Amino acid sequence: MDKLFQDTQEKGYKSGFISIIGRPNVGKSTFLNRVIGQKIAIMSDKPQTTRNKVQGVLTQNDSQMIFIDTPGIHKPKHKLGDFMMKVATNTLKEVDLILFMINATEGYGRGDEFIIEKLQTVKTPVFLVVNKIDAMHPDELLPIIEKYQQLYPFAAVVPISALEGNNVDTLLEQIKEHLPEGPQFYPADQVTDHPERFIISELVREKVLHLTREEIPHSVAVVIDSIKKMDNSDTINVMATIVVERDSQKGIVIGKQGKMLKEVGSRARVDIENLLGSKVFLELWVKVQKDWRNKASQLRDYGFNESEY
Ligand SMILES: Nc1nc2c(ncn2[C@@H]2O[C@H](COP(=O)(O)OP(=O)(O)OP(=O)(O)O)[C@@H](O)[C@H]2O)c(=O)[nH]1
Repeated sequence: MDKLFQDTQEKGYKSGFISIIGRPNVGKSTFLNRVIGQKIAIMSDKPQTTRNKVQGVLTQNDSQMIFIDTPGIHKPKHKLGDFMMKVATNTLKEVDLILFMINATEGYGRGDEFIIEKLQTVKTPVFLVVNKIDAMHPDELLPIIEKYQQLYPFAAVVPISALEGNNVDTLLEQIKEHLPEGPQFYPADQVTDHPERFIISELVREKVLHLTREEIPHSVAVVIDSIKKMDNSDTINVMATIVVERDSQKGIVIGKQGKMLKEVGSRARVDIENLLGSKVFLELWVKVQKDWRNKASQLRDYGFNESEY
């Protein structure tokens, strides 16, 4: 159970979820392939039954960046249900950082307008990543950046060429600076993950936050330890650990005679069964891991305006 956390006790380890958004063809996949390398895989061919896809995980000595896709935010022309739109916007609120990627060789368009409108409702820091700078004259860059900066207070603006690699390392450094201190969520050799794993952890986390209201901070983490089909049955066994910061919080999450944990489990199980389309046996554990949040994320919880740093 402690496996995923064993390397992350030392201070200063940074980790977090990064959503890459942008119009089609701006170069999101090219960027990810460059960052994560050839091993990256398309993880699910299920059309948007899931809310987020982990697209790639970059593990370094001092950090882990988990890049996720936010379905629903890229395709403003499609008729999106309220639900998908809400899910997409909620995801943007929950990640640690948003990369809004644009194509420097194209002008500002309707798709960008749609995305910027959604960004107005989130407090998560947003980087403007201006891609394809190799395909333009440097003099053309500044007016584009200025145009976007008038529309949104970006936490950073980073011009790159995902294709040729220019400035990609600088972008990664800046991302790292903006991530909170946190655990290594995935094993170091894992570059991708089944989207279900992330969704399941989010479903459990949602129930914890919902049922405990203000008593448990939003940065509670849920780690999925295993998802296995049980022998000789259609039931899927899911083991997950809820990570809190203090013993008192552990008490709250477990509840009197385990009542709270049981309620979290039974509510989460229903959702997970819907997600996976089969019967689920859910085993939950609670673990205290002191102070894995750093100051930045605590400030965020108290409403610090992140566009200012
Ligand atoms: N010149 C140039 N072309 C690039 C760069 N990055 C991506 N491209 C090209 O732009 C096209 C689209 O790139 P993708 O990475 O597929 O874009 P995407 O945003 O993932 O596209 P969707 O999956 O449709 O959202 C491809 O032909 C890439 O080769 C870049 O930095 N410079």
